[in-house]
Amino acid sequence: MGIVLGTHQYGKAENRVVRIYRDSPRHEIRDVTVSTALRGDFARAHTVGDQSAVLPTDTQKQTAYAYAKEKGLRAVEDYALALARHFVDDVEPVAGARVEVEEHAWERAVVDGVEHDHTWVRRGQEVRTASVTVEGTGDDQQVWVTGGLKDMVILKSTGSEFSGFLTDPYTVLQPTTDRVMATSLVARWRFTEHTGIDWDATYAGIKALLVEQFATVHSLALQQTLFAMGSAVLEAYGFLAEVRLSAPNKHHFLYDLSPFGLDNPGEVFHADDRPYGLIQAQVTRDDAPDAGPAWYGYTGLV
Ligand SMILES: O=c1[nH]c(=O)c2[nH]c(=O)[nH]c2[nH]1
Repeated sequence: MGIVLGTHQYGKAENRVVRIYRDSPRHEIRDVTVSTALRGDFARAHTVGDQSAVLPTDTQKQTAYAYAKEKGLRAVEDYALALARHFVDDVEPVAGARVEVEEHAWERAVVDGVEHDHTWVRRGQEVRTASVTVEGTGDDQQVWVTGGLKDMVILKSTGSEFSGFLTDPYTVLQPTTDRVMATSLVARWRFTEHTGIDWDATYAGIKALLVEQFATVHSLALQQTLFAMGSAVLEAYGFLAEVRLSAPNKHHFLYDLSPFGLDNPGEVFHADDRPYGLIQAQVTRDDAPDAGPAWYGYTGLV
């Protein structure tokens, strides 16, 4: 019997990098969590403890911080592209690099009705995400970019039904034609281009479309809403191949107020945190190019 080493990757996970631009009295801030993973033939580190091809994870961390200064940290996609390319182009044993970024948004504090120059309040909204995978060098170099968001908590208090579903002897759920629908949305999209794209404007536009679809589609199920969201984004942005959506159905159950002699026509709910329905869908252009390693993340091995 032989034992062989299979797929392997290594890197520094969840570096917390905050970049302040302070060239004028009105500062700017970018706050990210960045993870790197290097891919290639690092077998000898695993099998015989030879580190000669291993760029330390500490060096990967230092590079993430240095690049926030040297290359700048504005759009997370540009920052991830610069880092991933550097590892593949400049570090000889590295055949592929994966960089994932999550951005924690701050908004300016408002003091006496005026936006403050250097104080921010953490925006209690979604986290913007991005990933870049680079393989090969020179003319053979291939690049895959995804953008996305997570933790976008959104709720509608009407315009949502769930009825006509399959039943069996264990079904107790009652159909409803008017319910609260709420989720904490995860959406990720795959770019087919990575030059000449206004990353920030694209992000803002996609987020607005996701919110608009959630609000305006009269939903017969969360599944239908997800497909509408993905379709709207693909129709608006020709340079996207696919959108992947994951939506926990954050159930709001009508609370029984009858013991108190009170009626409850859709006014008081118990917001249950678990269990939750988890509805997921991939919405893809039918001529989309193959995803390659675009979705293979830095935690992808286990
Ligand atoms: O939008 C929904 N989709 C489901 O598949 C489902 N299942 C369920 O119990 N409630 C809901 N709601």
